[in-house]
Amino acid sequence: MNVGERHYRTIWLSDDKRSVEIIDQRWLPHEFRIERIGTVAGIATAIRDMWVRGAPLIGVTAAYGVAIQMTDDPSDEALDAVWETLHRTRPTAINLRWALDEMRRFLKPLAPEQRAEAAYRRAAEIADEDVGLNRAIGENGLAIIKAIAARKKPGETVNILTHCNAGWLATVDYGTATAPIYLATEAGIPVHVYVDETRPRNQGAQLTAWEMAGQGVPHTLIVDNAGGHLMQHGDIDMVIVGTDRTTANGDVCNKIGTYLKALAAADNDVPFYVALPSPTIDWTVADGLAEIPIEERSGDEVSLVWGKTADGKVAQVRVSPDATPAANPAFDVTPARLVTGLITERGVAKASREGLKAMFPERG
Ligand SMILES: CSC[C@H]1O[C@H](OP(=O)(O)O)[C@H](O)[C@@H]1O
Repeated sequence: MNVGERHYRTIWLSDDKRSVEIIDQRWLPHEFRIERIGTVAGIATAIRDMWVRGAPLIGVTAAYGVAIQMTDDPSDEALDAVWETLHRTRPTAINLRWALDEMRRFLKPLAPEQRAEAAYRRAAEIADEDVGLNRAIGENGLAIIKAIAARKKPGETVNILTHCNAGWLATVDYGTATAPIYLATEAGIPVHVYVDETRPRNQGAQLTAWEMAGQGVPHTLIVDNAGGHLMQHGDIDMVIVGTDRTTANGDVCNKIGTYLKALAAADNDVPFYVALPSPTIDWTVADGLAEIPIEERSGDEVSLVWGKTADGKVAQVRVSPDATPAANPAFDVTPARLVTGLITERGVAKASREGLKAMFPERG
């Protein structure tokens, strides 16, 4: 998307045609920093420490990590080793495993001397594919927003709640949950977005709010606990979120707090949509609650908060007593029964095994 007058993706190949450059999201919205990464260890750190985050972007970053490894050592052993190194950086987003599996599938049959060039080519294709998938998700989600707008008085605003950041910063471009919002804004449909701050890392307050402001989308930041209240008072027309892993049965694993929004939406008859590209579907898993590994991150992310001080410095402050332990499960699972529809690149699927098989019959 555009940052000021210049178009950016979240990740791109450096001029040296070996390393990649990324937007280091840890510093947004206060500083826009670009980092160049040229080693597998650097790629692993960037994923694990959330310089880059968001399921699709994690996958693309890992794909480039494999390409960097093939430049250093294109052997089968090195290909397996980089798979292991990057796979263990974050356990929940399935796009990471999907991208690593795809790169290994694509490279294994090739002679080692062909692998580096082929790896960069395939990583670039995966990045371009992500952009295309998200555009298509945007078109399919736009139809839902248009239908909601048609039921309101002419010119009345469509109020959308989103949780965490499933925006262009979570992907290569456009985002998943934000793609329909961006297309609706471009189409002149009056939309307004309630942005969940999304504790503890505040991806909403720091990233989604920055995205909305940058793209001129009217938005209001709210605390995570306000969404149910707004739904009870008829202030939310739809919820749209992203996902890190959706099961073959339609269970949705997403940022912690998503489940609570789905419960409030169900209790108030607010449609609850999940936007996802098909690489985010884990066809090997049925029961999300029982089978999806939930990342436990450091309790320091709960106890310490990043912000900008009065003199403009970005700093961390402690919000709890020094000795207070903190738990930090990073994701939760929303059962399919609470999901109105899955907005995929092919259309809106029912959140069920039948619904997904109908949309992706080749996965039967
Ligand atoms: C389009 S995937 C976005 C998804 O990823 C986020 O998690 P994290 O910031 O920890 O990588 C969050 O669950 C978003 O919905």
